[in-house]
Amino acid sequence: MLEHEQVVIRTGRRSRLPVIVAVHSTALGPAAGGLRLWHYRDWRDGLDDALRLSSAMTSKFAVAGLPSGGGKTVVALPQGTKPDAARHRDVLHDVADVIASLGGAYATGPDVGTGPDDMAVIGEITPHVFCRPAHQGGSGDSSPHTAQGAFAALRAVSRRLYGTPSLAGRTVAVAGLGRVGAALARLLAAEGAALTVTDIDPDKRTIGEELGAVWAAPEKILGADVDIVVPAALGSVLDRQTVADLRCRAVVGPANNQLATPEAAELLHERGIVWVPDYVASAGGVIHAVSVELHRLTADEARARVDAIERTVDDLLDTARSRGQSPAQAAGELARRRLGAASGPAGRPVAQRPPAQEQHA
Ligand SMILES: NC(=O)c1ccc[n+]([C@@H]2O[C@H](COP(=O)([O-])OP(=O)(O)OC[C@H]3O[C@@H](n4cnc5c(N)ncnc54)[C@H](O)[C@@H]3O)[C@@H](O)[C@H]2O)c1
Ligand SMILES: CC(C)[C@H](N)C(=O)O
Repeated sequence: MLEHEQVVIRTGRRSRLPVIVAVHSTALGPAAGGLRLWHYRDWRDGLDDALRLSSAMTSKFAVAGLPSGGGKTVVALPQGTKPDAARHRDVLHDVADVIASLGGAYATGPDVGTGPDDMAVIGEITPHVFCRPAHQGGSGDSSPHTAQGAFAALRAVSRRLYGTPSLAGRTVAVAGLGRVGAALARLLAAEGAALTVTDIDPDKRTIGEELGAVWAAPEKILGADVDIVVPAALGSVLDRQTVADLRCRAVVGPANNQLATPEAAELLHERGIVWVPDYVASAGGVIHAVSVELHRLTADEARARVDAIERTVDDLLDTARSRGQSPAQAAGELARRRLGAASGPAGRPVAQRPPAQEQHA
């Protein structure tokens, strides 16, 4: 059964590419979620991605205690193609048309393949967009804040496993050195972690060299002999086989939708490997954007909210342990409880309701 409120699939009139906007839930407020511009074997794979990613955004906002709902946009690029600048602009305007037609039920932001400048182009057609550059009234690039939030989650896990939040001296494998992965790797290196890194883009080797990191082949990184693995690329990387091959004590990272199937979370738990649900560890970017753009918080206040992910993960791990659950079960219950408690009409303005970084029961 379709659990989404609405899914729009439209062939862009300019680009002729499939634009997929999935609004999973507006129970907590108007939906928000990024625009992914990525290659797919078939556009239906992009649809699957949009359905799963938008559902994760609902959980992300619920656990973060923010009054927004979950949505996502995917534009499925055919394999082996790269739009030139004019076509890229056409794609963004096609996306903007679909978002405008939703009348405020959903706003988009950056994700894989898009950034603040792309949001500015979407903003030429619809105001329902966040993370435009600061000089254009937006909160700017979300990726440093996503990295900061994932770093906060890593501190909580480190405290749990090693008795200290410091990552100094920990061996950490970072899979994916895009905008978020590179920023997170830099935070970890600055803290004194020993890094192993990878990316499918060989140009990213220079980042590894700059950080004194060991470079691993992309297909080997999950099985690296390290303390913590940090997924920071695309999703569906954790399945029965990759979980069996893990040699780390924790998997914590900003990549969305890390589980290939939900059972992978329980397999991790059975192996005694701490997995922080991606929708918890990756929330820093949207927490920052919503805090600055909707709640008009200062930079310091927004930063404090992002850093509060450390406390959220502390509480989640405590709750899971006391109930004999996996962190995934505990986070899922928390999200469902907050969604169930939402009583107002869908679509109410986010800014009218203050966020509550409430603690776990
Ligand atoms: N940008 C944000 O603020 C934000 C917020 C929350 C979650 N996320 C998630 O974080 C992840 C990274 O996002 P980003 O904004 O850094 O995207 P990005 O496009 O800047 O980077 C993605 C990187 O992953 C690499 N990659 C792709 N497949 C790979 C593989 N199999 N092995 C190794 N590297 C691979 C790409 O070459 C690229 O360098 C995504 O899952 C995204 O949904 C991003
Ligand atoms: C910036 C935000 C929408 C981000 N892409 C996320 O998944 O949380």
